[in-house]
Amino acid sequence: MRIDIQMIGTGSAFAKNYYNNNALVACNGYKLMIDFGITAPLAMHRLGLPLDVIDGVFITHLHADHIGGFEELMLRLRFHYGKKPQLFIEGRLIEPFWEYSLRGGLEFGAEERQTLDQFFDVVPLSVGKPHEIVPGFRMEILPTKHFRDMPSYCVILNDELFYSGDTVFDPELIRSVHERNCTYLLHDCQLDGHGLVHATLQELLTLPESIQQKIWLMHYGDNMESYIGKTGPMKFLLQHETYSFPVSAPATAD
Ligand SMILES: O=c1ccn([C@@H]2O[C@@H]3COP(=O)(O)O[C@H]3[C@H]2O)c(=O)[nH]1
Ligand SMILES: [Zn+2]
Ligand SMILES: [Zn+2]
Repeated sequence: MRIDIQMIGTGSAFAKNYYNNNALVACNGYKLMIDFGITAPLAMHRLGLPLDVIDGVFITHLHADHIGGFEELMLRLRFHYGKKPQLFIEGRLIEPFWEYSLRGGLEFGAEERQTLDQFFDVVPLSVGKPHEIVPGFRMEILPTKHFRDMPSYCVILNDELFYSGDTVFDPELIRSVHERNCTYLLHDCQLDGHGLVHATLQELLTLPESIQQKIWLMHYGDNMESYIGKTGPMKFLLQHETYSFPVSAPATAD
């Protein structure tokens, strides 16, 4: 079987040549959006993808390049398409996501109190508890170290494809997913400067070659092209491209 990933964008938070680093994953007939940032509605439009192709959305963390497109997504899906997708979100993020990031635009002035579950079937996720989205398509989240104590999560799909979300360079995390036989590591990458909240290219280049060969770089800045040929065996994911990753069917969920 395969996991197909279309990169809706591959840019860092403030990149202007690239849309926000968000990805549309297709597996076993289900389409899962990973993050939906400020630029995601425009990127989807440019790709000719109507918002109702999305069956579910997973949120890695609450920075706007990962969630800034939700107001439009929620209003259009509910009132234009009449669709209520699933929302996969770590339990601790649910309240701040609704109360701090969305409620002002989605409830203010409404006659009745609005709640997140009017827009989504909310599926709370927990670290260490893999979740079967549909038969044969499984996700598992792990915490990442991103910005101070802000909760943020990476995701492993079908035990084989690791998607970092946003994280500082965390060799222990990378080695652990390598050792549990993840075949593909999609990793955010800051090409220059200090890696205060992201892994830098220089840091990723210190990993053993056997790990670098599995790494696909994403969430990069506007100067990506000047780094082509300077990433060792690591490859860049390209915006709007679809990548088809062969995977094994996951072991049956318990
Ligand atoms: O201490 C800080 C906190 C944040 N930032 C910027 O804000 C951005 C938020 O989205 P991001 O997590 O993709 O990237 C972050 C950085 O670009 C920073 O440079 N230093
Ligand atoms: Zn980001
Ligand atoms: Zn972030």
